[in-house]
Amino acid sequence: MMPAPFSTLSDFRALLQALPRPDAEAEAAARARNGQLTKPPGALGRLEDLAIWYAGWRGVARPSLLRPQVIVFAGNHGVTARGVSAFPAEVTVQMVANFRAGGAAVNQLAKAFGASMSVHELELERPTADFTTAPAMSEAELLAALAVGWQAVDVEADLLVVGEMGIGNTTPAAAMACALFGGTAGEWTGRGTGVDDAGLALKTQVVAEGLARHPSRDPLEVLRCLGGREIAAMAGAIARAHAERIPVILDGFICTAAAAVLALSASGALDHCVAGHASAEGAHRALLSKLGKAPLLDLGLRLGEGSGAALAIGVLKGAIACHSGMATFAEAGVSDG
Ligand SMILES: O=C(O)c1ccc[n+]([C@@H]2O[C@H](COP(=O)([O-])O)[C@@H](O)[C@H]2O)c1
Ligand SMILES: Cc1cc2nc[nH]c2cc1C
Repeated sequence: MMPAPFSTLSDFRALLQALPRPDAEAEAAARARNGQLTKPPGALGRLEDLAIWYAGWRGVARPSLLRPQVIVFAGNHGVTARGVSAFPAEVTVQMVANFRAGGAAVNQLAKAFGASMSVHELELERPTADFTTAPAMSEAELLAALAVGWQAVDVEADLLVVGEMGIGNTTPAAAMACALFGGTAGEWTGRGTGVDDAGLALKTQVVAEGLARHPSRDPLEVLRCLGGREIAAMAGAIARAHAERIPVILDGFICTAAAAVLALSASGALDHCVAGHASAEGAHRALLSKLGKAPLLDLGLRLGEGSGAALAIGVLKGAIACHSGMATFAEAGVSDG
């Protein structure tokens, strides 16, 4: 495998500035085709926009979606020592075994929608530093995690879902969201796996401490100081997908926080992404709205693992099946009003 095309953060920053745009010709042709299909204009709602968006990124006016890829990245967090999760940190490695054995929710959803699935664990025995006392990662550690994500993407895939597993990771995600978009720790901190009121108060305090300790608001510095390895890997994978013109479905709060780093690093960096769902994690909707992304599904999920995004593969497949498979008015001999 070729090494990742960056060895410093400034390489990675430069790469983000040079990401490709969708194919305007394919997009225009898909829009024209959409206007001829046997339905009242706009009657397929957002499915129409989704199909046209997908056609533009794939560079094909009448595309198919045959090779979706789901990647789950796992990481551990030093900040769990502060008691910010309802579950113990060992659950991360135990769930990795469950993903490998095919027993997690995301395994079932990937299978149900015909996606391949892989799991990448990032140094689980070496958690990030507790961000209330030190930067979560060194620059070298951040670069290594970005590279894991970059390399994990199958360039033959035609859709990417990135998910995560990391006990404690709603705490870094909240801290990152607050650092990137402002507001108070309280506005961005939620219950994660289900902390009680006292747990939520403590977690909010921990997020506030992290923000005070790490004043840089540069997006990649925010990721390094307040983030985590699986969060960085998701950012690396989302950027790689953009470089390869592979559309991405974003998952929940943690995945969206990873994506937000890219959005604030380079304009248009998330144009190849749609939001799969609105998580029940308190601040996810606010984060999506900062990114200008409207969720496809709203089912009360708050699992992570890429599960909500995997479920939304079905929506996108439906959109593309209609767009590419329907007859035009002329073909079907239907009067077009
Ligand atoms: O995707 C989400 O919006 C989401 C919301 C709440 C929890 N999670 C998952 O739960 C874990 C983080 O929760 P916590 O309470 O340990 O910070 C992590 O493994 C995530 O995949 C995920
Ligand atoms: C059991 C369990 C499964 C998960 N999947 C993603 N985050 C999770 C957190 C827990 C606790």
